Amino acid sequence: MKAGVIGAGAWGTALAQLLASDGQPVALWALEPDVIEAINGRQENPLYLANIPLSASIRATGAMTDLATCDLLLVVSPAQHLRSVVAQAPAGVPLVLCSKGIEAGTSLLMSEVAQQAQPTSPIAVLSGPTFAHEVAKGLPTAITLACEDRALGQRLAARIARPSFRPYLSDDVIGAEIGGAVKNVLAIACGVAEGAGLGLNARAALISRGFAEMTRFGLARGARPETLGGLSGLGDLVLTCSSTNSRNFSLGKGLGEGASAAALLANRRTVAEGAFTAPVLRDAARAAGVEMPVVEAVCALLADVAPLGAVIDALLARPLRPE
Ligand SMILES: NC(=O)c1ccc[n+]([C@@H]2O[C@H](COP(=O)([O-])OP(=O)(O)OC[C@H]3O[C@@H](n4cnc5c(N)ncnc54)[C@H](O)[C@@H]3O)[C@@H](O)[C@H]2O)c1
Ligand SMILES: O=P(O)(O)OC[C@H](O)CO
Repeated sequence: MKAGVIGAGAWGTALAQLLASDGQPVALWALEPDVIEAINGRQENPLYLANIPLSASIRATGAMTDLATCDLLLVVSPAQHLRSVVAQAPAGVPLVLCSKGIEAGTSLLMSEVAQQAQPTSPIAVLSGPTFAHEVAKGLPTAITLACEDRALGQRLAARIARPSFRPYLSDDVIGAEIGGAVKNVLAIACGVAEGAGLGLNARAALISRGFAEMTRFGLARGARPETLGGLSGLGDLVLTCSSTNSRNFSLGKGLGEGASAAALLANRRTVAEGAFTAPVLRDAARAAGVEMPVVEAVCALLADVAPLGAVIDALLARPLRPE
């Protein structure tokens, strides 16, 4: 059977490469005609995953109807476009959601959006510490595969696992999604600390206190603590907060160096999901009565409503409290 991947950005292309690594055919839906042409004609995707020779088993297409014969669809669009691409996908095929974010306007998680867009399709979530280039190169990676239907989850895990790509099964879909969405916002905060030269103590504090925020929000939404402390939560938080290979961390670094969010986000092709998730997450947290001061600080910097120094001072001047 043929696997399908929807979205040929860095992560969709890397996942197509992973699935094709045992020679099985993979259909890869791409938005841009030049991406389709480069993948089919030259086995490369210089726009989104440069310097990675791609498998000849990957066939790119711009027609969703070409995915009708797939028995599995990985959805890898930016979170804000997930609803529209899933609505165009063939109905009834298991959807493995790989996008990390919360939908603006609805505050829905990706599984909730997909459920609305394709009510008959079974849903799973694949999320964890996974830089696309490393997976495409076959470097060792572990990830959470969350699915409420255990038997389907086991089948999907067997289908996706490779010698250097190890999915860990969970039935906590909400928990896996919240970890992936929240860590992007916290990575922006850690990038700010890097760009502003605040030091490694500050980064560790942001990771740790940020994890406390992720946990408070996750528990309020019904996530399980062990999921938040696992690959899709803490694992991905540590990865994304540690490296300029992260687009979210890099965006924060630019903010910390004094650039405006508008300038950093203008005309970019690649997605820094945290910039879209931050205000939605802040509003959802406020509505649920969950305190997320680091997320609030990131929102202030993204909206350019307060100078960097004032935002940092306000975070540090909060009343002392028990850990
Ligand atoms: N890059 C990674 O290492 C990585 C790893 C894990 C998860 N993710 C997640 O995967 C998702 C996709 O990220 P990426 O890194 O593959 O993307 P990317 O930044 O490399 O590329 C942008 C993507 O957005 C698509 N796009 C732009 N406008 C669109 C539209 N109107 N409709 C549909 N698609 C549109 C482009 O075709 C392209 O596929 C994100 O949610 C991201 O958080 C990325
Ligand atoms: O480059 P980022 O910040 O989107 O992070 C990529 C992945 O989500 C890391 O797991």
